[in-house]
Amino acid sequence: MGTTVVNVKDVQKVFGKRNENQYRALNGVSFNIQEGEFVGVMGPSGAGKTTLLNVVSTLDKPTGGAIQIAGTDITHMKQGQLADFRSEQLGFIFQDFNLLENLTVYENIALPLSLQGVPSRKIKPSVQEVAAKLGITNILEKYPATISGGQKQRAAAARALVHEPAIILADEPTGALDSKSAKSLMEAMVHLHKNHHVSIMLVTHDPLSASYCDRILFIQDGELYKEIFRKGSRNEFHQTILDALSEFTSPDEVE
Ligand SMILES: Nc1ncnc2c1ncn2[C@@H]1O[C@H](COP(=O)(O)OP(=O)(O)OP(=O)(O)O)[C@@H](O)[C@H]1O
Repeated sequence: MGTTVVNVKDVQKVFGKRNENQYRALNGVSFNIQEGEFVGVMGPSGAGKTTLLNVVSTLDKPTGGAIQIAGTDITHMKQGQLADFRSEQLGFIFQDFNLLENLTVYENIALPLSLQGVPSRKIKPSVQEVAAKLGITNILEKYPATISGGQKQRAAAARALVHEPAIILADEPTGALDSKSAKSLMEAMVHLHKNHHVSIMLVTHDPLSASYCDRILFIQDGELYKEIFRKGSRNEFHQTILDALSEFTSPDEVE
């Protein structure tokens, strides 16, 4: 076994104040992600997937339990420390890309490094390297409004990766893409994970996107319900995921 990148231990998240209507969105979730692992998180709507991603990504605090990322306990950090930690150790990919429209693709990708105060002569080779990995070297001078959804998402993936974070956290990254662009983004993510040992945690409703992962955690009612590992081909894993989904939810809930 390699190095543990994410260690989630008995994490709880209760929304609402004491004596008010409280909602327990996470109820004792524990798991690890190893360096270079590609882990999917699935489950029915309202199961707690986004809540889990938010507490792992330091955007929200758990109400109980502990989370370590790259050996650092993030559950007891102050806001200022968390902001630094997030910008150095985490990479984010969201459904709606979150690219800044008045910056070029190059400038968007460079942003995490610029924000860290890295000098521009050092930024250039990093941006060019990651752009080459994602096959978007030819669009670096373009603005987001002039490129396709698939290209936007590759640019967002490059931005998530440029500062070599401990882990990439992706929330429905293929949700706004057509099936061809979704496939090419997932293939790019697999390439990064296989050839560059990038660790990824992916929340998705989409069984096809999930089939690119090594392992899927199924969350239901705020608890870890089941865990499955990919053994054979991606097609076989796709089928295993569909079977697992049909076990605990009605088909129209899964989308
Ligand atoms: N800020 C909040 N205050 C109160 N309840 C919340 C809050 N955020 C989420 N919840 C509740 O926690 C539960 C889990 O929500 P979460 O968004 O994590 O689910 P999900 O599995 O990501 O769902 P979906 O697949 O629909 O995005 C839901 O019942 C939701 O209503």
